[in-house]
Amino acid sequence: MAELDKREAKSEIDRLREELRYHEYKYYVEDNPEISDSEYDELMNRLIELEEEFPEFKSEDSPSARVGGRPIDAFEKVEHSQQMLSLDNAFNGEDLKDFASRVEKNLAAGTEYDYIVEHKIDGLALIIRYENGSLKLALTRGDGQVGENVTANVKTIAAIPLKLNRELDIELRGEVYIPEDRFKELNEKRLDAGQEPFANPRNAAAGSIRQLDPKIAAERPLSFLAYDIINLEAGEQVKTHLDELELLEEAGFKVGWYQQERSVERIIEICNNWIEKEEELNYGIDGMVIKLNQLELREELGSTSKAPRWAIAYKFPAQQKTTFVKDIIISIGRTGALTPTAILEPVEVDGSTVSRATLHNEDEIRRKDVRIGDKVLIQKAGDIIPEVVKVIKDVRTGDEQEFIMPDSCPACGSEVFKDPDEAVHRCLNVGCPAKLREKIIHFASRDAMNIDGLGPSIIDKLLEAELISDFGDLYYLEHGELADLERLGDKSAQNLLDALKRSKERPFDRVIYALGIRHVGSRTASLVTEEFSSIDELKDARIQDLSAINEVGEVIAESIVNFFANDENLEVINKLADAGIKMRLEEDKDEVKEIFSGMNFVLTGSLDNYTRKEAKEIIEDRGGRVTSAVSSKTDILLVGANPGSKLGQAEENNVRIIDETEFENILKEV
Ligand SMILES: NC(=O)c1ccc[n+]([C@@H]2O[C@H](COP(=O)([O-])OP(=O)(O)OC[C@H]3O[C@@H](n4cnc5c(N)ncnc54)[C@H](O)[C@@H]3O)[C@@H](O)[C@H]2O)c1
Ligand SMILES: [Zn+2]
Repeated sequence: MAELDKREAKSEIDRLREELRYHEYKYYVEDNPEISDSEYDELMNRLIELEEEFPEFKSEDSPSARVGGRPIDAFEKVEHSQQMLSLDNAFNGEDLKDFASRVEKNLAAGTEYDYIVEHKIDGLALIIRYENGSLKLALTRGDGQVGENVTANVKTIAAIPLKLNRELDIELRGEVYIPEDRFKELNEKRLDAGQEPFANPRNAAAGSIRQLDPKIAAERPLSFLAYDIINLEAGEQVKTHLDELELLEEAGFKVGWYQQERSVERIIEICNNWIEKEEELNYGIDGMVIKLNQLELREELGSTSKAPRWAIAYKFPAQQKTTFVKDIIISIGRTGALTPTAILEPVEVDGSTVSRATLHNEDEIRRKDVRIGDKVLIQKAGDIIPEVVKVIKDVRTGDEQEFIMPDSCPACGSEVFKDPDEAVHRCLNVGCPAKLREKIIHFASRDAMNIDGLGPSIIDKLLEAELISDFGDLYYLEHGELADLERLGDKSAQNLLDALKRSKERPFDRVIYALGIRHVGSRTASLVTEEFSSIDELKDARIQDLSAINEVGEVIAESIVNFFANDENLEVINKLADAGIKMRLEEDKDEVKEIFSGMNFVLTGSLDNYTRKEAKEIIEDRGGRVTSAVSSKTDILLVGANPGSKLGQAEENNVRIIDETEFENILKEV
């Protein structure tokens, strides 16, 4: 950034402060932000930078020096017994190291201490006061000095005891949140009712707690995790944060996952591990909080006007950003579904550039009211295709254009149909080139036939040159015609032929998956081929036979029967069979004994020698099942390093817990 002179700096600082105040109002008062948290953080960081560089412009009422938002008038305002601060942020490992060395420097040499690492729950802070074990008062943080009295609403939350297990005088702090799955449901309901969806669970929790009518709060799926004790009656032996968490649990609160740790390197590792494992939790986290464990030492460090010096929030990479919709186009899937896709002004989200987001279907576009030209909040979650969370309607100019679903297929021109029971529009033309292309892409994909080097661009060339008209033709391609394809050449042609040859080794269940039968994913394919172990048996299977298979319902069964009733499909299958593709299950599958037959597994943490997927395959090959959540039906929990909350749940449910070594020993025994 170019150096600013004083005047420029002052006006930039003023502009940033004004902008931040505006967004704080939207966020804290209206619970309806116009920019993503990471964009807000960027503005804030820029302001802090400038204020450091030009300390003469520092000010007590700058957003950088203040906590949260002003309480709204609708609620009784109550002064906090102690100032309720925010947390300083770390965005990477370096920031965490800086924090740790500041702590080290400010404590007397040789002082013994360690940290507690916790989840940063994506919700709203609540301060709750109990007298003699009875809930007396619940406040929001407000501006840190004064909070809003939301006791009536808080009493509707089942996870917050009205009476503690012990008759304590205690004031505590925790996070009210909405579980992830319930958050999705809540937003869907709001969209259906023509209301604006919430940008994130935090805004949803805040919007629910700050309802004037407790009935509305009661209907919202709110929950609560406690994480700090603020005041405690004299005589309780609480010296560390660990003691606090234990006391909170004893009193009847849920507390989130936590771990005691001394080394910063290890803490960084723990934090980064949780970025991957976040989806295992039933509460949303937007980072981790690292707190000095020894309460006495916290007092030595003290705090700034905004945040304590003994704690820091490590923020996960942003998953949300705002951008503009440049256009809405239609892409056609292998089942003929027309999927509207938003073409976006490219933005960086979590390290990669996002230029498209799925809009799912026409109903979804109507519900979210997405128009061409709109400013939108988009979100990336794991490997999932980015999606539009909501439209920022306040900034509409009136020039935005509504999207109209075409009534003919953009690829082949045939009429488009919509089943009244379904949200999607479909092109039903069996010869539609767009569908064909997607089918071949699926056929060649990793979990299907895994044909190395056969990507979309080569498939396009093959189709253009009319060398193939279905995926059965792939196995009859000749070296000469391939090498002649635009820019392919001898070597690549040979590589492709080799890859095709290798793909003939794929087992029968993967062949069935590769056929792209609607509703038949890889798991269904393997279930079905266990019962119907050759193509001839499968062809003759009736709906009632198929739906008798566990986990195979009517819809899947019907889809399979319809597939084999179609002559064109049978013709392709014949081509594949003639080319030597496996059309029956091979015996060698039975060589592994079904030692886990009928057993339900849950996995948590990371294993040294297997990926999740590999471990799952090993278990399933041996007759076991892997589910994602611990329940009373779970037989075994396989634990790796840095396990999630499932470990605790398994202990509660008396589930057998094994580690990787034990797992390998069991495999070796047989
Ligand atoms: N999008 C916008 O327009 C906008 C506007 C204002 C603020 N914001 C967001 O809000 C943030 C500032 O909010 P903030 O002051 O609440 O700070 P924060 O979210 O950065 O961190 C402090 C909060 O973390 C929560 N928390 C969760 N788990 C915790 C745990 N285990 N221990 C302690 N605290 C825990 C508490 O509610 C606490 O108040 C900004 O960084 C920004 O991301 C966004
Ligand atoms: Zn078509």
